[in-house]
Amino acid sequence: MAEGGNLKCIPVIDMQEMEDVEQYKKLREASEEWGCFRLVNHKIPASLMSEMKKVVKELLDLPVEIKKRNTDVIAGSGYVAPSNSNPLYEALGLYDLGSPATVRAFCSQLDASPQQREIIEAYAEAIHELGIDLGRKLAKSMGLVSDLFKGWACQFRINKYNFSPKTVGSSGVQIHTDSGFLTILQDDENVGGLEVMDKSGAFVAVHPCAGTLLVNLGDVAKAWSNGRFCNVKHRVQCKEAAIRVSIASFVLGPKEAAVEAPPQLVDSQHPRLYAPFTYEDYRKLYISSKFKAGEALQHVRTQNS
Ligand SMILES: O=C(O)CCC(=O)C(=O)O
Ligand SMILES: [Fe+2]
Repeated sequence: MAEGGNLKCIPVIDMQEMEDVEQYKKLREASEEWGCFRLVNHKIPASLMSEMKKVVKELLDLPVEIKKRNTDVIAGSGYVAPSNSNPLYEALGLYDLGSPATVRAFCSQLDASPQQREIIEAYAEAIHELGIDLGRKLAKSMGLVSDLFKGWACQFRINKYNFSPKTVGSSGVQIHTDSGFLTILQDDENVGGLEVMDKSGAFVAVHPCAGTLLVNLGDVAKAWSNGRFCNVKHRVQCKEAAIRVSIASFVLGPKEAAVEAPPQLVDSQHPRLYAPFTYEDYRKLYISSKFKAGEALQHVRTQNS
């Protein structure tokens, strides 16, 4: 498939200009056309981002016996060792980052030092706050007043790609959509490799941009918006011989309530496309499906779609 490279650019959303109606229009367009945007001028300090990056690198460098203590809290939320299908990829995970108790438990499992804990806790709090703010803004972009993400489950995944001269050209993570509503990604500030698919089906390289964050919308966003938001397909390819580390913070879905499009987004021209479902049930479907590029959503479609 063709690569857009620099010809096509991921939309940029400036968090400091969100008083402006035009910016909400831009946010909605980015969410509908791409399902992905670069977030600039957000409130997470650059120093906290780089400190967190240093801490997660230290955790990923721990001996494998210790990393294995990071067990699943919900399916797939814990340590992922390199495997036959993804030999270059390894990850640690934390569910639920909105809960101080589970953040502490994650730190204890990995023998984090008091200083590392402080940084992880500060980052979790800052990302959580940013997530809530984004939820409100995305709802507003659709003409709704809602604290959309309040009380929702959130998860960290810290990803390491063991890229070397021999692996250039191979896959780091296969094409997929994220299962939840959105992902706030602190991508590697130096090493590229992430590619998102545009509406024409072409992969577009996401170039590193230190200090900024990348937001990807997932399957829950598509269902909640009654099919308007794009659940962006993406993958990571090895482009250069350097270790790549990224921090993905997923805003997944409500802990108990069903995911469903609000009535304002459903009318005779836009009949309801997805039956209400809980995130927990959807996650099981997503994990058990062989293909993870949005196909699991087929199982929750109504006859209107
Ligand atoms: O490492 C990246 O840049 C992307 C990771 C990703 O897609 C994921 O964790 O779902
Ligand atoms: Fe992803």
